Amino acid sequence: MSEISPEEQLATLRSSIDNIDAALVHMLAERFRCTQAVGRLKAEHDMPPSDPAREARQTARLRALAEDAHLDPEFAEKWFNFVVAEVIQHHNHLAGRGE
Ligand SMILES: O=C(O)C(=O)C[C@]1(C(=O)O)C=C[C@@H](O)C=C1
Repeated sequence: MSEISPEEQLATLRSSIDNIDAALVHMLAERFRCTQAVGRLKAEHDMPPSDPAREARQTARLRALAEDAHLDPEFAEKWFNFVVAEVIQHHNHLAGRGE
């Protein structure tokens, strides 16, 4: 009678998901703190908001990491593109481009 019920298993798994989601929020907040500093630097020195070569290098790197970690590389790339699109909007805003 020591079997763990499905409800208990679900609650345990959800507790780990809660921790992971919290870590992701903190990591994203830290990433955006860095990219805001990058955006200010770029705006101050008239550098273009986007850097397609850097994005291509990072995409290749993240796809390889995803494969190693058994995460769908397509998903990793989609996630990266989603975040970078938001970052570029912030950079444009900081540069007064309002795009
Ligand atoms: O590294 C930069 O130059 C950034 O502006 C950061 C970042 C990113 O979020 O990773 C965003 C936009 C650029 O196109 C490339 C990378």
